[in-house]
Formats: sequence, structure tokens, C-alpha cells
Amino acid sequence: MSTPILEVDALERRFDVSAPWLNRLIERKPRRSLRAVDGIDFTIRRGETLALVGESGCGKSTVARLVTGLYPPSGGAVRFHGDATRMQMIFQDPFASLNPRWRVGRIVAEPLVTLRPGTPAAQVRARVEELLATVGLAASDAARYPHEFSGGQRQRISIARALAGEPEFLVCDEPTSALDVSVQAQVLNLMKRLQRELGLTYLFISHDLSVVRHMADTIAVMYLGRIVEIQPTADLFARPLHPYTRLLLETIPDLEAPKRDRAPMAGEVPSPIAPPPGCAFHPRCPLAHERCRTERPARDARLREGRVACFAAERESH
Ligand SMILES: Nc1ncnc2c1ncn2[C@@H]1O[C@H](COP(=O)(O)OP(=O)(O)OP(=O)(O)O)[C@@H](O)[C@H]1O
Repeated sequence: MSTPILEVDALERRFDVSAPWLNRLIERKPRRSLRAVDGIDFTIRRGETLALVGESGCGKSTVARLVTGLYPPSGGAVRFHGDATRMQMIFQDPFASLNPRWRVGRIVAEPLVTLRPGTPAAQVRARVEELLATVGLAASDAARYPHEFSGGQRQRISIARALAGEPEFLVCDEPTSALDVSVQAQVLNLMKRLQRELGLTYLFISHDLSVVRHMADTIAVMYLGRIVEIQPTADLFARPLHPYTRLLLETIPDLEAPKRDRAPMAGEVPSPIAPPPGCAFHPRCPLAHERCRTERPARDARLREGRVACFAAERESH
């Protein structure tokens, strides 16, 4: 087994969501804080992919920002054992993250020039062409602007730009969510090939279990700022342990039976400003019992190797 490149330990991030101080004074309202990330742990080994999966608002993007250092943590730690200058990020919306006034050649060259200032122009140009070819674009595309490309091609440009920084670790925040299904598969295949060829490590964020199924070695399922289940991908699909993971799996479109209606997931994600007491999932959980309403389950190394935080899963294992 390879060595860990990233260790996340009891990581927390709170946001102050209080009203402005004058309103607070007038209305006598207390400060309010939102726990976007509420004590999470995971490890990623070199060359592997860990996927963070969960519904909108569960804290995935905040974890990405904590890992890349865009946000300082409110508690806990992110330990990166690689070269911090070789961590890059790929975003959901490549159009928003690519400068519309720059030609593709300059966009892709920028990280390279930052990493190796003084590189001769001819060498930069040659490298840009090489990178464009790596992601399946033509050398002549360097002279064009981002708006001249399709969504999938723009995401290829983002990937070429990320590669220009010679990364060892990539944080990918919903990199294919804005793309059509067929284009999505092409970009995912490209990312898999690059991982294999360049030995990259990925933290891959998605709301969609079917997307990460063929990408991730390990899947961590998040609910309201916490990891409720973490398992090797094959195990999670073969034997999901948390009732929330089972619900997520039920809502995956079934390619073999596309006409079958899927039951929508019951209930809404509660607000992280006032999370339910006990297990945050209990109001939506078909297996909830008394203890779940008052006590918060933790991932415990003695129970199923710490893969799940659920009292019902604990009962099933006896
Ligand atoms: N800067 C901020 N200030 C206040 N609240 C924030 C901030 N950033 C995120 N939040 C809140 O933190 C929670 C987690 O947000 P986050 O964006 O990490 O979730 P997510 O799972 O990535 O969702 P999405 O897929 O919609 O981006 C949400 O309730 C969000 O409203």
C-alpha cells in the first residue's frame, strides 16, 4: 500500500451567519454560527481517488476549500505530505474559472510560467501544445478564446491548465456536473487516464454516486457536515451500511431499466444552523429509533472498522 499524501483530522469549519451587528442590537438576536464541516476524518493515499458524495449543502465544497487552504479551519487539521505548490483545483464551471479575455494558450501557460519563471517563450509554447494534445485538443486551439469551445472542451482546457502546474494532487469539485452524460464520460475517462499515466492523486467531489463509481477507490458519504459512511467503492456498492447511502443508491438512474420510476428521496436536508439533535439524519431515516433522536452516532473503529456512523447499522451487525 502506498503512503498517505493527505490526512484530514477532526476538521471543522463554522461560518458566522449572524445578522449585521446593528440589527442584532435592535432585535436582541444572538450570534449564529453554521457548522458547514463538523469534524471529519479521512486519508488519501498517493495515486488514489477519494470521492466525497452528498446532497447540495452538505459541506463538500467547504472541505475542498479547506484542503486547498482557501479557508482556514475552525478546528482540526489538514496534513498534506506532498509539495503544496503542486496542488491544483478543477471546478464545476470551467467558463467561470477561465479568463474570457485570454487566449487558451495564455490560460494554459500561466501556471507553467508561475512555476518556472524565465522559461524561454519557445519552450512554453511547445509545452502548451503538448498539454493541449494530452487532453485531446489541437495545437491551433491555443489561439482561440474560451467562449469558442463547448462545455466539455472547456473542461479539457481547465485540465490542461491544471497539468501545466505539474500537480501531484488535484481537487476536483463537481468537474463534470455541468456536462451532458456522454461528454461527462469522456472527461471522466480522460481524468482516469491522466491519473494512471502521471500518478496523480484526486479528491473528487460529486453529488452523484454513479459518477464516482468508476473513478473512486474510496467513497465518503457526507450528510450535514459529517461523514456518515466511508468504504472502498466496491464494498459501498455491494453492501451500503448507512440508511442515507442506501437512499442515495436508490435514486441513481438505472441504465438497464430507464423507464422505471425512482422514488424521490423523502424529506429535505435540515439546516446546518439548527441541526436536529441526535443523528442529523433521523428525521428522514426509515430505521430511526429512540436513541437516534437523542444521541449522535460516531464512526467507531470497533464497529465495522469505523466505516459507518449509525446505530441501526450497529444493531444489524449483531
Ligand atoms: N462563506 C459562507 N458563509 C456562510 N455559509 C456558508 C459559506 N459557504 C458555505 N456555507 C454554508 O455551508 C454549508 C455547506 O456548503 P457547501 O457549499 O460546502 O456544500 P456543498 O455540499 O458543496 O453544496 P453544493 O453542492 O451546493 O455546493 C451550506 O449550508 C452553505 O450554505
